[in-house]
Amino acid sequence: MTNTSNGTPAIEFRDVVKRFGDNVVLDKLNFSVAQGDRVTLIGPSGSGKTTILRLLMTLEEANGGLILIDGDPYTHEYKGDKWVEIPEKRRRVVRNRVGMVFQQFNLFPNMTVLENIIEAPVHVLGLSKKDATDRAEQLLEQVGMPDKRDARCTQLSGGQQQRVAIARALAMDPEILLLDEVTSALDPEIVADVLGVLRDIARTTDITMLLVTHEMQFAREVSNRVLMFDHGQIVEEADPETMFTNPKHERTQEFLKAVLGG
Ligand SMILES: Nc1ncnc2c1ncn2[C@@H]1O[C@H](COP(=O)(O)OP(=O)(O)OP(=O)(O)O)[C@@H](O)[C@H]1O
Repeated sequence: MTNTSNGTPAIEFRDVVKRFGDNVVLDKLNFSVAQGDRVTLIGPSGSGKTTILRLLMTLEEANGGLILIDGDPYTHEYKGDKWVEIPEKRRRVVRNRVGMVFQQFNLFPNMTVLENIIEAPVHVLGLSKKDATDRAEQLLEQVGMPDKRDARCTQLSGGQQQRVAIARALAMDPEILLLDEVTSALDPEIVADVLGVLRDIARTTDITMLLVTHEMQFAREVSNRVLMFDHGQIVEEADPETMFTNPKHERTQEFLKAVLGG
């Protein structure tokens, strides 16, 4: 899907509140991601990075504020001064513009690679099986696994499963791709393969990307903007080069020292 660069952010959080019981994870969070931007979220464990991605996938519900995709309210909207839920049918239309790749791949283990990739395009988007299969084959080529079409996911290595998960997310033709620690569960020697695939996607498409990663090299190569989170708030934002070599905020300096060592 082609992003239309009309100045409307691809993603916008307005005063978003998220609580788990008494734990206020996001307290009126505001930020936006421009169309085609590649933004990395960094910050200490528990600062709310994954929660942001899960809110965008509607895997969690916000307790207040607005989340907008291309200017459309996503899960709730204000009617007068009332904060009301958006009906499921309207929500789904917006939801289909967003794809996510998870740390633990989340593939259907009993399906083949091809079945995993075409499942949502056929059942959610209503594509014909033939069209979905043609597209899946192109994507398998793109992620470097053209020969694994009929393999069961349980027969694949972690790196291969993650590449299938990336192909599956792209098969929905998302405008926005969310990547949550996609290399954390992988052995170090195969991390480079997965990063290579994502670097290629970043280079050859205009998909808006929002990623959470502890791989600073990856953040540097793929993203053009880094947001440092602490306690559910953005404490600093900069381009990767500036953020990683010359962080201004004390919390960023401490965090990067802990992550990068030295
Ligand atoms: N389903 C849940 N139920 C209760 N608390 C939750 C739930 N999900 C997240 N939390 C809490 O919300 C806070 C933010 O968690 P989140 O996973 O977003 O942080 P994070 O910045 O992604 O951390 P990490 O880098 O460790 O993945 C944490 O205090 C966490 O314990």
